[in-house]
Amino acid sequence: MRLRFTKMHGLGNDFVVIDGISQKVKLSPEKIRKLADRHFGVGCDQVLLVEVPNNPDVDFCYRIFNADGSEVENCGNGARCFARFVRDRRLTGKSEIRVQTASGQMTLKVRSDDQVSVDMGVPKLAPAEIPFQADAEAPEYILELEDGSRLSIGAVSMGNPHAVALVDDVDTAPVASQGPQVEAHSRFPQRVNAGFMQVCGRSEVRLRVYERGVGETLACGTGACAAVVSGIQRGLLNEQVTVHLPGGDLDIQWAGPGQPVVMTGPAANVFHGQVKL
Ligand SMILES: N[C@H](CCC[C@H](N)C(=O)O)C(=O)O
Repeated sequence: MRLRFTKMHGLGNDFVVIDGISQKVKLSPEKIRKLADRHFGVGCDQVLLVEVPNNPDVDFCYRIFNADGSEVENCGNGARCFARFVRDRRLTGKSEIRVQTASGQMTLKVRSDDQVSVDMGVPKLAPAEIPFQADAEAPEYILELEDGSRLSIGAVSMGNPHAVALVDDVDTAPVASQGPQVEAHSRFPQRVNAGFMQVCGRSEVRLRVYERGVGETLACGTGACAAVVSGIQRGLLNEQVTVHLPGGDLDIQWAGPGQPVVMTGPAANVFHGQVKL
């Protein structure tokens, strides 16, 4: 099968974006892994597949696959790149786009300054909805890791699951050693994205994320949202926060429980290509 694709990134979190509307696409986990492979394929953190929606209330459906082939519920940087993709490919002329993902519906706004603003929906904090094994909902939980260390984390779902640990300095945070242990922790039955957040002030944090199904990425949109939600729940942050990720900055706003998280940031095209799968 020959596939046309566009390589894109949101702050260095990179994607192979495929128009599944004008081309017939059948993607298996092993085809996804091949596409995402940085030596034997095109190379990306996630593959995004744009499809015709089966719901009249939305303009598009888009599916998200991690580099390991797993399909996931939500992707923040991917949502911004999706919005730029469907406009650049003239699949829509709208600047406000409603899209269906596996975790629900989102509204994306492509702004005149080329930034994309995404209503990421209402975060879920109840353990059963994350999912995370805990007796009751709390702003912090203690996670016993395999190496014997104990990590205090916040647990948040942005449609996809996130654990958020506080660190003094992200540059020296044990992302490589603790990230995989958190990602695969038995208390997260669907695994989890592991964020390491340094609070710089009530409106500014630094964040690194070891992503479920990928490893550490240069940026994680849902991870930035989850980190701000957890920071606010822990009483450390205001409603509007600048999140400094290794690949760049996101603006995150959350007015509190029951309210949606709004994420604003860039989306970039890199190149168009074709690949034989
Ligand atoms: N690795 C994530 C999916 C991609 C999220 C990230 N790339 C973002 O920008 O939100 C997961 O397994 O839930």
